[in-house]
Amino acid sequence: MVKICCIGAGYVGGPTMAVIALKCPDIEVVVVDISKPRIEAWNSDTLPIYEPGLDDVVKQCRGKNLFFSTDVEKHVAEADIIFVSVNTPTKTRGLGAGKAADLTYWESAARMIADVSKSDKIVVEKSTVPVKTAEAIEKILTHNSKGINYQILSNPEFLAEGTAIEDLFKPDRVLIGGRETPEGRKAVQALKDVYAHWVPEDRILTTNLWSAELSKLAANAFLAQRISSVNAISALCEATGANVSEVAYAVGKDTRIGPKFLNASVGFGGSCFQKDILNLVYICECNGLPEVANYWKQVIKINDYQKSRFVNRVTPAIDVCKGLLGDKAQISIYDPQVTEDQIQRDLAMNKFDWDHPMHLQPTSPTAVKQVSCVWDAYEATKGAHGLCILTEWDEFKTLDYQKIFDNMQKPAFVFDGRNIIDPEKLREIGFIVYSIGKPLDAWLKDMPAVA
Ligand SMILES: NC(=O)c1ccc[n+]([C@@H]2O[C@H](COP(=O)([O-])OP(=O)(O)OC[C@H]3O[C@@H](n4cnc5c(N)ncnc54)[C@H](O)[C@@H]3O)[C@@H](O)[C@H]2O)c1
Ligand SMILES: O=c1ccn([C@@H]2O[C@H](COP(=O)(O)OP(=O)(O)O[C@H]3O[C@H](CO)[C@@H](O)[C@H](O)[C@H]3O)[C@@H](O)[C@H]2O)c(=O)[nH]1
Repeated sequence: MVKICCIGAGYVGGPTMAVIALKCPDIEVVVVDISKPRIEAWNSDTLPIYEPGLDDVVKQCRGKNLFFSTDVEKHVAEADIIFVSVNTPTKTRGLGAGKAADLTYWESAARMIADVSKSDKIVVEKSTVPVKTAEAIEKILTHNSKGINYQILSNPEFLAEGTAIEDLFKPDRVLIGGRETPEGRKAVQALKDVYAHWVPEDRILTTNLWSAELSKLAANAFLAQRISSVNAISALCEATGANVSEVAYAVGKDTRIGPKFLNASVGFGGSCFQKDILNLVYICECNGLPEVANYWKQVIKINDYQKSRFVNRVTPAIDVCKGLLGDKAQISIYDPQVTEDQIQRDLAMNKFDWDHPMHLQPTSPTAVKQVSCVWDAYEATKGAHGLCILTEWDEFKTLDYQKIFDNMQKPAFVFDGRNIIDPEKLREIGFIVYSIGKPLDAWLKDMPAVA
């Protein structure tokens, strides 16, 4: 029986390994992590992450051919294929701080693999890493290899949060990069055989190592670029009376462009786009390509600009609603999936020293005290001057906005950062509405919306 071990029971490691276990009953899969609470959660009824369909998949294979453990060394030693799916955040200190990927977790995993291995291993880069990382990993692994043969493969993950299981069941493509040697090709084939249990052959792409590593960064840069492009156009829509939804639809109808990922928004968030583009920028700079670095940096700059524009749309109305945190507003937050603890942690988080506008910098602990978290959208909006929609949960589309209006102070403002509500319907109720890239209310038209 082929044995797989995955180091890192996070957003990627957990769901990816659960799906491999489900689709490959002939393979034993063990997911290991240094975090005891994370592993305990994976072994409980309350999994550490929320993804539609994940509970079902885990229930079907946990205890059969899917295991979660903190006994990292034992399972690494026993495995034939080791996936490394540890976090690779932006460096906060040292060379490249604020841009480069922090590979300390990856390096310590590689050193541990080298220490405990007694048989040949295929080591798979699942984490998103800078191009050429495999070379450094190879050096660590083979430094004192005791005659063990290691093959490094790059197999980046393309799943998106919220659709992880669907993406894993039916990936657009699976990408496997390896060394172009007989041993390298054999390792690529071994990993291909795993995915071939459920992914059609023509969707499994094989490339050299560096193409696979770079394709992941490039894919995220292209996706984020589309969002920055439509967001840049949204600013022009507001200035001219064009409607960004109509423009995006018309543009996306061109089959060369395509309709997906053209929703104007308050800017992209998520755990990957910003860090991966910054990483790409840093790699370009290190390779003596400042023009290319600046080109991709602009995608982040437009994203910051879009966030600033939104804040500035809200803050003029702060005569009424007294501003966001920076302007000492009281903020009541409702998110159906995020705990108060997590919200407070995110708000107080130390970000890297990058040239973000002041109000996008992390808030001070005093500002965090101005935030309260509630478990009900109606409660969150009670007595408020303004309502900001910043995430796109379906339930926000079907709230009783009349009830919300009745309980807010007047004039009542809605700032829709995700373009999910019908502005006309809300205006009929009596709200003053700002929707990104849509024709403006008379009230907002004369307000400056500079970044
Ligand atoms: N989250 C996503 O949607 C997504 C999608 C595609 C790719 N990625 C990439 O995948 C990688 C993992 O992301 P994630 O979201 O799963 O991160 P995560 O933070 O959710 O999980 C990483 C896990 O690795 C563990 N870990 C760190 N060092 C370890 C070590 N030495 N030994 C054992 N465990 C260790 C941590 O405790 C943590 O539980 C990142 O490179 C990320 O960029 C993420
Ligand atoms: O038209 C759009 C589409 C998305 N977004 C925003 O962009 C961010 C990212 O969204 P999404 O891509 O759905 O989620 P992620 O989980 O960040 O996934 C991205 O990042 C992952 C980590 O690398 C990749 O694996 C995925 O392919 C890639 O989609 C979110 O803030 C969205 O609101 C927009 O503003 N407009």
